[in-house]
Amino acid sequence: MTDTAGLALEATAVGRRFGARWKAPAWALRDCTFKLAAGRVCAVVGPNGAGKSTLLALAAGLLVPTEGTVTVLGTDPASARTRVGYVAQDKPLYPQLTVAETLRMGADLNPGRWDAATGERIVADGGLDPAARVRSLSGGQRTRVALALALAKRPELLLLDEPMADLDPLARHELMGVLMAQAAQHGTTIVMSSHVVAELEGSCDHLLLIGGGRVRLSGEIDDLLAAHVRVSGLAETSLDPHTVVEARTTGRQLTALVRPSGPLPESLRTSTPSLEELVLSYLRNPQAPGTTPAEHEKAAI
Ligand SMILES: Nc1ncnc2c1ncn2[C@@H]1O[C@H](COP(=O)(O)OP(=O)(O)OP(=O)(O)O)[C@@H](O)[C@H]1O
Repeated sequence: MTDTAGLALEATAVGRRFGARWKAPAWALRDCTFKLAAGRVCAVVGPNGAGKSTLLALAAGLLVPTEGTVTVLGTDPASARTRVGYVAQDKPLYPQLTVAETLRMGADLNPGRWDAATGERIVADGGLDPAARVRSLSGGQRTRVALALALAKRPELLLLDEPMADLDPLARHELMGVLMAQAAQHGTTIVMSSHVVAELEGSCDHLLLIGGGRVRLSGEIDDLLAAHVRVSGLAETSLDPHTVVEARTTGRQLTALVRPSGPLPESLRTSTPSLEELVLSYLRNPQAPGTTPAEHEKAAI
């Protein structure tokens, strides 16, 4: 039996496909294996259609896997639901309710867990009128209400699907600060998908890069950055036997991002990539080999 102690989220050979069987259903996610230790702030990145929302909905218990298992806080996703906060990409709320009624509904649905002060502070910091109807709010203001609901629930695991996408830069900065404070003060595990990699750097400590429905990279960001090197040198320099994620030659000059499997040629100049450089290199090169399921297992310890 797998030891799930200390894990917030674990996926084992998870696959999910959509569509009727007779139409050859397409796999949105396939062979997805990773572990996320409790207390981590995990960035989920990948191109459009990679499977990020599908993965978050599986963890939230809103979808069931076609194959494999998802374990959330040591149990199945449906049983963990009261301990999990989930903000879907389209931030579903009841449009006819006011902001105050929405928060009251959150309190009614989460007896014993609800932190009213947190919910009220988040909406007040955005200057929202508690009497305003949800349908009258802008997209960014609705996001704020959805985050207030999710955070006031005091979840042990917070699943956020592109939470910052429609927020202005100040609101992004402020709400990212609120999320980081939540993680630091309460040990909340946060799993957050985003296309803005630069904003994840410095906030997230774990990376899950999904591409083509599969996990391509999973691990602590510091470890992943340390495992990769940007190199530059003469075009004829051999990069064998190292894993080359991306290589470009301009005239006689070679630049590459590699995952070294030993010492690199001394003639190469080397530097550590930024998180954005690392992610962009993998996104530009969908065939580049990522980390293995065995490495994903080790990365969670
Ligand atoms: N309900 C559904 N019915 C049919 N196909 C679906 C459904 N939900 C997702 N898919 C398909 O599954 C794949 C993964 O979609 P998903 O929404 O998980 O990607 P994503 O990484 O979140 O994309 P984006 O960055 O654009 O939000 C896509 O090919 C999508 O068309």
